[in-house]
Amino acid sequence: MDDRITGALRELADTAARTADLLADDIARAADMVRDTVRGGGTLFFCGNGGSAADAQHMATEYVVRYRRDRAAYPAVALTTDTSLLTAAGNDFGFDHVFSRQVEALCRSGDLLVIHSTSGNSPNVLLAARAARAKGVRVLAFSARDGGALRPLADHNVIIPTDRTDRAQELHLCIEHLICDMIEADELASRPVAGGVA
Ligand SMILES: O=C(CO)[C@@H](O)[C@H](O)[C@H](O)[C@H](O)COP(=O)(O)O
Ligand SMILES: [Zn+2]
Repeated sequence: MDDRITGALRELADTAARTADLLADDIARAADMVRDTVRGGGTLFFCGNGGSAADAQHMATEYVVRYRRDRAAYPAVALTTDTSLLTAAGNDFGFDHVFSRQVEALCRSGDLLVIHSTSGNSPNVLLAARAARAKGVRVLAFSARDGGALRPLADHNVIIPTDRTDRAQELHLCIEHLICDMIEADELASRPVAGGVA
């Protein structure tokens, strides 16, 4: 047997167990922020780089389309997908501005900006958080290590207890799926005939 396989899976399980022990309340509060946004008619905006850009697209799709249940569509947008916009903002203003320009254009009070950054130090997500704060838009940050420079810019942080970028991403997605599952279940319980295909 290749020890790398069991080692990697056990390490992920250990990180998940520490996350469960340390962050259950933080995750519940993050779910409250998402639920408040959906119930208040706000839009969920997601951003991040690399694997976290994939997380942003993945989760926005989950909320708009479906996760585990057929139900009404929830407004959600990934700020990582429009190559015309990303290249123009990057080319004209610089890559640090690719998310903040969209926050300036699209986000409104009552919306929620969800940022995924394992370092918490990527300049473009820091500028996005600052742009959101300037517009009175709440910021929910998923990060790791010490939360980075993003930590004080966010209204709430979920900081995975690991120094590994990959493990942090894996737990971010696991927690985001969990939150989406909670929102779907709660919304269907409170609004069982909410429209759409539900
Ligand atoms: O997916 C991975 C590594 O697992 C990479 O693409 C990773 O997301 C990139 O290096 C990002 O640029 C890292 O940014 P951040 O998480 O520190 O904000
Ligand atoms: Zn998914």
